[in-house]
Amino acid sequence: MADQTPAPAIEVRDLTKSFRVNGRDVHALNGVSLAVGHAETLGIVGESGSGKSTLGRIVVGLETMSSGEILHEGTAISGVGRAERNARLAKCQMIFQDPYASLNPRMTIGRQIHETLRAHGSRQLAHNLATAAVLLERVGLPQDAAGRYPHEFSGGQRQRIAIARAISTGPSVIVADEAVSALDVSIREQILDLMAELKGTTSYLFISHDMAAVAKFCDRIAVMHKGRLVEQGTTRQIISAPQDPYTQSLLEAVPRIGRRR
Ligand SMILES: Nc1ncnc2c1ncn2[C@@H]1O[C@H](COP(=O)(O)OP(=O)(O)OP(=O)(O)O)[C@@H](O)[C@H]1O
Repeated sequence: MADQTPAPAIEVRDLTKSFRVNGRDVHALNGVSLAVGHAETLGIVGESGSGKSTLGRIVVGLETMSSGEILHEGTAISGVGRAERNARLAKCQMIFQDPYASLNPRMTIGRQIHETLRAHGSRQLAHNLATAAVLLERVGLPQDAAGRYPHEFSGGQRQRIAIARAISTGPSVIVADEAVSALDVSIREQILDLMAELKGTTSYLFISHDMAAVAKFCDRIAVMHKGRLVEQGTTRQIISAPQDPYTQSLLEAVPRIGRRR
């Protein structure tokens, strides 16, 4: 009988990435393989420079890989045509640490959501503009937010806008790169709750230095060190019984989490 297990929402196989910096190669990723299931939340942790953002940027198509393979729903994107590749990448969105930097200061919020939809091939303008208002309401902003500009909003509101824009294409995967790190604690909780509401339909790669947020938000955790994946497992396994010394040292640095061990 054929295998009925659904393919992961996203899978990377043996991913490498080198940057040429001042005449020498920086190996940001060294053979990373991982998969994120449907509606699953995978935390990516590791010290600064371990390759987390590079991995996330490659997954959403903002960066090219040096070698390896990326599969969407079991289909290698290297093997499909440009139109299908774009359609598949539209299903992978990213939320950044600094929403202000990722929003255009001279464009209304509604227009930016519309542009995102247009860039991903949606041509129904009137429908898109109506969608913008609905999306903004869904993330807890007033509908008239669509006609306003980024500087009119607080940091937490701007992150809600970034989330509205990210979910506008109906993504199956969201890469959240330090998405709540810059926010005050109470706002951070609200944004995490908002992201959690989308968990049923969306898979997350949740990149963060904040182990407490990762432990709360993620089903599984992957630990990166110097461009390699050193350990991955369920959140419970990683938090309560880390196997790799590097993971242990990361957790030791977070007393509240470390004490649970
Ligand atoms: N565009 C680039 N050009 C050159 N080197 C880069 C570039 N992007 C990343 N790197 C290098 O690749 C390595 C991995 O960087 P990356 O930003 O992926 O790590 P990170 O784990 O996300 O770090 P942080 O937690 O500080 O964001 C680092 O050595 C970094 O300097």
